[in-house]
Amino acid sequence: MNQVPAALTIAGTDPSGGAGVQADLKTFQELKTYGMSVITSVVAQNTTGVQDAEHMSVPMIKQQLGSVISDIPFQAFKTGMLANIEIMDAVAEKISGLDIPYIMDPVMVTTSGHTLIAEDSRAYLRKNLLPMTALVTPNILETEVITGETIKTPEDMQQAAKQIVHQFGAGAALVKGGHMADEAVDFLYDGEKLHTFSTERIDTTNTHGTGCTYSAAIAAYVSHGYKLPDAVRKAKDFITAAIRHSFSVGQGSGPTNQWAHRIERVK
Ligand SMILES: Nc1ncnc2c1ncn2[C@@H]1O[C@H](COP(=O)(O)OP(=O)(O)O)[C@@H](O)[C@H]1O
Ligand SMILES: Cc1ncc(COP(=O)(O)OP(=O)(O)O)c(N)n1
Repeated sequence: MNQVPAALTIAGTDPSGGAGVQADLKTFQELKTYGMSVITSVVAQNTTGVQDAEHMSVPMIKQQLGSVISDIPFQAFKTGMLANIEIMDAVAEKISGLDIPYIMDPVMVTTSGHTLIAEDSRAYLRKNLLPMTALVTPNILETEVITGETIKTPEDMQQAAKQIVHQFGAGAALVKGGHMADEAVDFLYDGEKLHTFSTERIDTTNTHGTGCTYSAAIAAYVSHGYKLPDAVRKAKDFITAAIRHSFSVGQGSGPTNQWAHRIERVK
């Protein structure tokens, strides 16, 4: 039998191909993971920002999840844009019995400044979804929302990663420093150890979809059987190459390049 590692993304769309489900599926494919997707919202967006969004109905989201879960085994799944409490609740219900690593990209606000989730659903995410995760991957702003603390320094990031695990019950927390001023340093706290993943900052504005691609790469490596610190280390190499060879397409912040790992021979 031809058994292939498989992963599922539960997220919103990006018709311009840089973020959301489209970025996730490209990443899965590049990393030799069979990719599946459940659409939560259809978003009209491009490199310049978000123009509109329509959310899928709760029954349709549950039905999509049921269709995939009842048919095809997968070894990791991630969530991206979960726009409101009703959608979060539907996803929570359908994934609650799964014994499969859950990687959450707690998408809240895009780089271009558009809010992708309802204000009142942040507390729901923190209380009900975080404890289900194997890993959550907040950027600085999302870390501030989750913890209620201001993040200014690498020490603040490290402290927040620990707080997200110990106080809010996430399996592990990867606090991403893409929006800090200096090097691109991320901290992973897995409940026991703090791991640091650091690269030089690449001078580019083409960072549309970095968080989506990074969390999808982590899910892909987990689906191949890598343990968290190794999966994150490999995904960090993948996203760094993808940013370094990003595409200057569109009139705004261009997308990352999911096949850059081939150029840089990231294994
Ligand atoms: N200019 C950059 N140069 C190198 N790495 C970057 C750059 N911007 C972001 N990253 C990295 O990309 C990943 C995504 O982080 P971040 O941009 O903070 O997330 P998000 O897209 O969710 O806002 C992280 O590993 C971060 O360190
Ligand atoms: C549908 C959808 N989901 C998530 C995002 C946010 O993507 P992210 O990787 O955080 O990068 P930016 O787009 O914020 O640069 C999105 N835009 N759309």
